[in-house]
Amino acid sequence: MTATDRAPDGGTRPLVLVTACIRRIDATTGHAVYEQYIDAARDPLDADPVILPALGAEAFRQLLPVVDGVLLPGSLSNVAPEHYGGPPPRDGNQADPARDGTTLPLIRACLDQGIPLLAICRGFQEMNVALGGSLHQHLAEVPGRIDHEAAADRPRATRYGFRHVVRFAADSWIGARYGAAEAAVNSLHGQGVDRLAAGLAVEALAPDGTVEAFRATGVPGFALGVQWHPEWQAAGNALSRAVFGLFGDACRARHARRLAAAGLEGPARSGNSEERPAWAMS
Ligand SMILES: N[C@@H](CCC(=O)NCCCC(=O)O)C(=O)O
Repeated sequence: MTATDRAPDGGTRPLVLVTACIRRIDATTGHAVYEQYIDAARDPLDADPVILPALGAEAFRQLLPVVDGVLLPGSLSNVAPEHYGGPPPRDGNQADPARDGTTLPLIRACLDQGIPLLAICRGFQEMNVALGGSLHQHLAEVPGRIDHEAAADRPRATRYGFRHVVRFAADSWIGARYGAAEAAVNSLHGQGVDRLAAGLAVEALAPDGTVEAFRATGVPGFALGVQWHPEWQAAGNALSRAVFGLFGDACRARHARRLAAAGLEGPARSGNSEERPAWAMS
């Protein structure tokens, strides 16, 4: 795929890296991404997704100049507590050191280089850790918190059903784009933000005070994280369209700049270009 490949309407789509996890596949392991993230990268994001293997920082360094955004998906595995000074995990913890070794430096590189970033669930937790924050390893055991984890043995459609509301901060990008003070979200996480990293501004909170969304401040580009799963049946959900709409605007803006810098003809696909991107207004 190159930057000049045409989308059906004659424009070109942004290229978006989607980071892989190490997963058991048949009798071996593979670098894999749930299909729902690839689907959402097509609609509503309207990008061309490229799966990034969990091979560490060297594997993505030369790709970053030619991508327009990075999407960090959720996963059943947890960020290793050694990355945030937490106690050793309990027995049964699912780890993915190869993913940690890829996404943590990738997040820092995106923020340094102004590459648009959308971080979902595990990705959201990674973003907090990459910037110096810490996690609760068992959120349901923290006094005053509800259980945010949907039981793994339930059917998928039930697990991804709405579980609680989130309330948007007064200056929230997501709230402004969505056009309401609150929204219902799904919830599939056992861990959660403990210490919020400096440089992250809260976008939304659950009723029990759990941080549900944040954005990076003081960085050259767009970086947003959500603890819920906007990629689930994204095209039909107004909140998901708001989240992917914000990310898409940032990816399309970078895509247009890349094409112009390379002397390539646009038009980059405009998406919601009538509005100035929220990240450009802060
Ligand atoms: N493992 C972490 C992150 C939660 C997360 O990303 N969940 C996605 C689950 C995907 C699925 O089961 O379909 C935590 O537990 O907090």
